[in-house]
Amino acid sequence: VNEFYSSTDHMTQLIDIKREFAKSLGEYIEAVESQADLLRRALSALEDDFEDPPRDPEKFISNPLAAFQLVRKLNQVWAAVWELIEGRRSEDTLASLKSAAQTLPRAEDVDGVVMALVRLQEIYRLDPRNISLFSETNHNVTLDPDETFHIAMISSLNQRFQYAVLWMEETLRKLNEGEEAVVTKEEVIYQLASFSHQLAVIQLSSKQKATERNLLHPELHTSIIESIKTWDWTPKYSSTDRTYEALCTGKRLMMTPQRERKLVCRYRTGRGNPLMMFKEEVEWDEPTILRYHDFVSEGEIDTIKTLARPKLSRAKVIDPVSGKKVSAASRVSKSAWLSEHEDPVISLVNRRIAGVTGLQLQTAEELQIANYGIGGQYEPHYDSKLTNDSDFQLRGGRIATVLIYMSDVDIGGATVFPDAGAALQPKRGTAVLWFNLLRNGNEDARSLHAACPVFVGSKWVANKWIRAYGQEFRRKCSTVKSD
Ligand SMILES: O=C(O)CCC(=O)C(=O)O
Ligand SMILES: [Fe+2]
Repeated sequence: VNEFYSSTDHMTQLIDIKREFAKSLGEYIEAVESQADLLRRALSALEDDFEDPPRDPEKFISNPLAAFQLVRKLNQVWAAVWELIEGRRSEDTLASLKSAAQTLPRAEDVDGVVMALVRLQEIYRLDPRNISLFSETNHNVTLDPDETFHIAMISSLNQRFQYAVLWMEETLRKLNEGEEAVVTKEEVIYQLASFSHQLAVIQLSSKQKATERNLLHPELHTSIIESIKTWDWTPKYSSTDRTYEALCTGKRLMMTPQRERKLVCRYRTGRGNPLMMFKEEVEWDEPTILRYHDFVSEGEIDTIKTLARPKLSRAKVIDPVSGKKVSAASRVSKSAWLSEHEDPVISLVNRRIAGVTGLQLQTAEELQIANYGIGGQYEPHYDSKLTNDSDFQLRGGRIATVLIYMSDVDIGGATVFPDAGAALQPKRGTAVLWFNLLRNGNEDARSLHAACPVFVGSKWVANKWIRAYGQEFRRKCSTVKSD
């Protein structure tokens, strides 16, 4: 089954899918209508007869012309009805309609897009009005009250009552302005009251003050407390951590003027290959994060995307409880691995990575390509932690990450380091490099990083994770602090 929302590249297909589906639906309707015409003609032929029922049926039927007419008519009706029952006329069009329907998004996609919207609202502090204002400059999309109602209901099912209330209020506003809708004002007011109530209960019960809780109607309180027990209370990093939000909106934190002076731009030869020249920019000093401009060409980007596209599948995370790979809202993207044997461009990029870092890639992972979805993100994590035990034994930890940006992102999608205060904006063709492990092999706490939700645009990246084994004599470059 296709999942659309986790990759914007995949989402673009929906425009073609919509056109294709409309076409086959139109053909099906045509077939059904021509069938209905046939049936209508048959019916009216029958009714003609009944208009003037013969007074003496036996005499009437003994007239061979009348007999012929009656038999012929009834036979035609039989043929028309039989054709309908067998479905011969619409069979082909129905089959193609069915296969076109296979490609349509499912309810999970609608939920996925709504939850992405909520995530964007959390991080970029948007209420329904702001989001609509934004869309006025971008294709002028406006939602009707039934659509905003749907968003509110899905938000509440996911326990995001704050946003459920905002969207329900927006629905009410639209209805009050006289917009047409299927949903009634009564329903909206009822849901609004229920969401507000649940929000109040959550706020009260999180403070654990019994006296305040008792202010609520006891029966209602017990039933809500019962339902709360089944909720997922895992803290939503994004909504609690202001640093993450600030960084995602493009602010750099903790930077001082003295430190700022160290952030320079220069031409330099590769650490591993002195024949290669790179445009290096020091993006951050503690820890060192370097950016290389014009690291991959437009043509290389096109080739990489074309190779990756058919292989993209939902990126997984390791479930801490079961240890199994699962899809999660903390990582919304599709990814694919590309081996250097697949195309000369991949081995060329790999050689360039070896050339710039001075590290050997024998133990490195293959190039991972990722395309993010709407609101696509990757919550704060350490790359060094993302390997399983046996793999870790074999190649060591992820000593360094090279992240290649293969697109600009209009709004959102920065790579941020909450501990260090750095925010890197994706810039097409550039690559960034940082170390996840210290010289002594321990994890560098400052390497915690995240991919902020993509608000507008399609974000494509390529990751190269370089492993510790084999680097003993190579690490490390002069600009990277020895620590
Ligand atoms: O896409 C980004 O900006 C960062 C991705 C990342 O951290 C990862 O895939 O491990
Ligand atoms: Fe990462």
